[in-house]
Order: sequence, then C-alpha cells, then structure tokens
Amino acid sequence: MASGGVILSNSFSFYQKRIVMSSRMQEKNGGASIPHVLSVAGSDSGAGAGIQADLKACAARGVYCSTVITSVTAQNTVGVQAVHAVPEDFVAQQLKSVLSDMQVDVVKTGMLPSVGVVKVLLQSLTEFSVRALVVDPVMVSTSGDVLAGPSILSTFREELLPMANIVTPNIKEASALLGGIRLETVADMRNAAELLHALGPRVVYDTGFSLGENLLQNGNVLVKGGDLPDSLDAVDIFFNGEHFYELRSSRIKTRNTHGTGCTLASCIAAELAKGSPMLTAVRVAKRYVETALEYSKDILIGNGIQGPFDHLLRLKSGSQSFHRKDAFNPSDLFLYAVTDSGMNKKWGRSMVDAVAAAIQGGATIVQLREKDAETRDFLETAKSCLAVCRSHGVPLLINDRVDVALASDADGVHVGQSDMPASVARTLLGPEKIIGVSCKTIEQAQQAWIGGADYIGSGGVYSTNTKANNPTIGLDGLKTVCSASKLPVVAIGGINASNAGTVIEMGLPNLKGVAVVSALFDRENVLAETKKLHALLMEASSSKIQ
Ligand SMILES: Cc1ncc(COP(=O)(O)OP(=O)(O)O)c(N)n1
Ligand SMILES: Cc1nc(C(=O)O)sc1CCOP(=O)(O)O
Ligand SMILES: [Mg+2]
Repeated sequence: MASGGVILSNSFSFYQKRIVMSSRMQEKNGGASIPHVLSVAGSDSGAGAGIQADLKACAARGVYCSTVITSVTAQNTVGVQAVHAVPEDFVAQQLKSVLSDMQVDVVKTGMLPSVGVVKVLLQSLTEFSVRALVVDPVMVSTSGDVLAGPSILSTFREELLPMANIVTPNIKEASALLGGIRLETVADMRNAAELLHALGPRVVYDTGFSLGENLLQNGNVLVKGGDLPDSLDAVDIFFNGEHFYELRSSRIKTRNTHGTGCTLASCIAAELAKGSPMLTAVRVAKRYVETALEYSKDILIGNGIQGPFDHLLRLKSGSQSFHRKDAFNPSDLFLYAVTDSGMNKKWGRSMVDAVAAAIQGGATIVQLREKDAETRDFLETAKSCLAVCRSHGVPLLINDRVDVALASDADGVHVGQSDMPASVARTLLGPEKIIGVSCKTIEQAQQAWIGGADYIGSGGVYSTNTKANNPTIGLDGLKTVCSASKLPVVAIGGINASNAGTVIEMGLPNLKGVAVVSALFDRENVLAETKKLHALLMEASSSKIQ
C-alpha cells in the first residue's frame, strides 16, 4: 500500500496484472477486462460538464466509465441555478457498489462538495485497489458559480492532493489552493505548479509499463492556463517534480468551452487506464480537447454565454466527420521515430514490435520508412502499426507512399524533394491528414508551406549511414532553415544520445524535436534506447526553457 492509502499495483506490471485479471475473469465469465475509469463528480443537467462530460470523454477515448454522483446541479448554458448535495453515506454506498464489483483502473474526481465526501472517497481508496487517482480540483464553475466552498480547501491540500497521481487545477483553482496568490504569467504558473507539487501529489504511479523512471513518478501537476489574460496560445504547465513542460495549443475562438476541464481530466484518466505514461496521457488529452473544441466551435446549444461542445465529433451539421482525425500538434515532433525494416530484421523483431517498443519508450510520432517492402506487405504492416499507434494516441505517418497512407488510413505522409509534391499529396489526402516535407534550404521550406505541409524535416544535421548520398547541412544549415520556416521543424540525420541535447539546447525557432532512425532501431533494445533519448530530450528542453 502506498503512503496514505491508495493501493497501487507495484509488485508486478500492469500487463501482467491484466493477464491475471483477465484470465481470472475469463474463467468466471468468459470475457476480457477493458480499461475502466470511475468518475466521482457532480451531475450537470445541461450535460456539458460533470459526470455527463466524463462519460462522453471516456466513451470517445474508448474506455469504460462508471460513475459516483456527489451532487446534482440544475445547470444550463446560463449558469448554475441550484445544487443538491447527495448525502455522504449515499456517496459511500455508490463507491462501494462500484468498487466492490468492478475492477476500476483509474479514479477521476470532479466536484467534491464537502469535506465529508472527500473523506468518504479517501476511505474507499484505502479499501479498494486502483492504479491511479486523477484530481480535477473543481471549485468554481466556468459561469462563476461556487461548487465547493473555501472550507474544503484545507482538506484538498492536506488529504486529497497527497493521494493524487496528477492534479489539474485551472488558474483560479491553483490560486485558491495556494492561499490566493496572483497568477498572471506563465512564470507564475510554473511557480504555482512547483508549490502545488510540494503539497502533493507525490504518490508513485505504476505506469503499467514497468518504466520505473523518475519522470513518471513522484506525482504530477498540470496548471491549465486557458484563462491566462493576453495569451495568444492556450499554455498549460506540466510539472512532474523534476521537469517543466510548456504544453501549447492554439486558442480556439468559440463560446462552446463549458466542460473542458472535466473532459481534459477524464481523458487523462482514460489514457492512463489504457496504460499510457503520464506525459503521453496529458498530451493526448490536450489534443483531444483542442480537436473537439475546433470541431464544435460553431454548434449552438442553449442561449447562455457558454455552450457545451461535442465530445464525439458527430453533431456538426452536414459533415461526415465522425472519423475525422485529431488535428496535427507540432509538439508531436518531439521524439520522432522513423523505422527501418533492415535494422529491425537484423535484430530479429517485427516492425509492429519495434513500433510498440518505441512508443512505450516515449516516441511521440512514428514514420514507417519501408524502402524495399512489397506494396501488399507494406499495407499490412501499416495497418498493424496503425492499430498500435492509435491505441496510444501517437500519429503514424508513411514515408513516400501516399497510396499506402490512403489505403491504410494512416495519419499522413512524409515526402522528400524527389517524391510527390506536398500540394499534390494535400489534394489526394485532404485537409485532415498530416504532411511532412524534407527541406535543406529556405526556398524548399517556403515551398513546403505554400504546398500545404504541416511540418518540415530538416537535415542531415550530422552525417548518417542510414540514407545514402545525403548531404549534411550541419547545425548552421539547420539554424538557417529553422529561422526562415513558417512551419514547425524536426531535425534529422545522425542524431543520437550523444548529440540530441546539443541540437535541442540551441533553442532554434520552430524546432520541435528530433527524428531518429538508427539510434532507436539499429539497437538491440528499442525500448531502452527510446527511453534514454526521451529522458535526454526532456532534460535538454527544460534547460532550453530556463
Ligand atoms: C522526418 C523526416 N525528415 C526527413 C526525411 C527524409 O525524407 P526524404 O528526403 O524523402 O528521404 P527518404 O526518407 O524518403 O529516403 C524523412 N524520411 N523523415
Ligand atoms: C531518412 C533521413 N532523411 C535525412 C535527411 O537529411 O533528410 S537523414 C535520414 C536518415 C536518418 O537516419 P539516422 O537517424 O539513422 O541518421
Ligand atoms: Mg522520400
């Protein structure tokens, strides 16, 4: 048992546990376990936030969601008209009903209206085993109505936060938890994240992947900067006790933002329940919310000033967008794994295993670069790898072959100067897919932008044996391209653990990460190499920010 009471499965890995659980259940019911989030929150009659948002977010992310209702609110797009707290012993009864019967992976909390309800929850968590606790410290609704009074602050601080694996306050909540300090800048948010981390959360999170890295332990804080004044981007600060990450997304102009906090926290919980590492879960959740807001920006529900959005991306009239992919997020370029079938064959592993290991190690985007594969085999490999990538919210691109990208429904392509022009690829693939273009010069970068690319790959930064006859542009060439580019850039060519830090620490404009082939795949242990590089990039990025 972890200190304070949340029981974590740290004796063996999540997958081992899943297999045992699953075989136990199969014995009993002939079924298999699925990822499960329990939402402990208030009901929103308008269904934009609260329990209703949590159910929709989990459904959208493919995770089962059970519910414990702490409070019933009469609420709409105008505001909160009335609140009826569910008696504490009845909250306890709901908790017992769910937790005694179902294997819950992650508990996510929203509105906890009284000290008694928090205590009831904490008591349940000492009695029943869950893998992680996600705390959205809901205090004030977006319409300004108080949902948990100041009397609860000390219980949050002293009892709930120390049990959380991640806490996700917005600026007002972070300020309230910290005794009313002013939060007006990104620097203030970083300070708040550090102070909140010092209060807790500090429970070790079993990622299920046996990663055992500091980066994923010690608890985590996400201070959401959506309400930060005068900011063009939506900036959130993620702090894991060692490193800060500025997670940026474009600010979407819409009235339909009611329930974004609940949804983000539920989505983090859902991704954790699937087994994602914490930072991946946060990134996926942010991208999901951004996509849903973008998608729903014009829908009209209710007459108040703040409307709900469409979690399932289905309501927009006249569109067939149910299958719409998430928008490209430049931060996905952070650790870009590019496969090589020759290398994986040499080390005796399949492409799917190699891709799964890279993702587990922290790869944030994957490109299948299969120079010698038969089309039919390439397509099958692409489909299998896509299933792995989708289950982890990691985009999969196809090198060169727009036809394979289309046929496999991959997330996009990467093309070079002698491949199909970006503008043609864009016409074939449509607006939703990701297109990357290799550029060694300012002119090529300009052309990629005009052609409708989403990012450029620039190199070879160092000499490489992976691509024959590839001119090296060096760090100077990279700097020239980055400085002129209107698109995000990923550096490529001869990048490995000994030089990746140097590339990132230069802090070049538009440079979002590194793309790597041999340093991940021409190695015996892809997982270990990817983890090592990921940790190193994190370190370099945080020293770049500071
Ligand atoms: C991220 C990234 N950047 C550059 C390349 C190289 O693409 P290209 O120039 O088309 O060369 P090949 O990879 O096709 O040999 C890339 N693949 N990925
Ligand atoms: C595929 C590719 N494109 C490059 C470019 O400069 O555009 S360099 C390169 C090979 C990168 O492999 P490694 O990480 O093993 O050096
Ligand atoms: Mg190419």
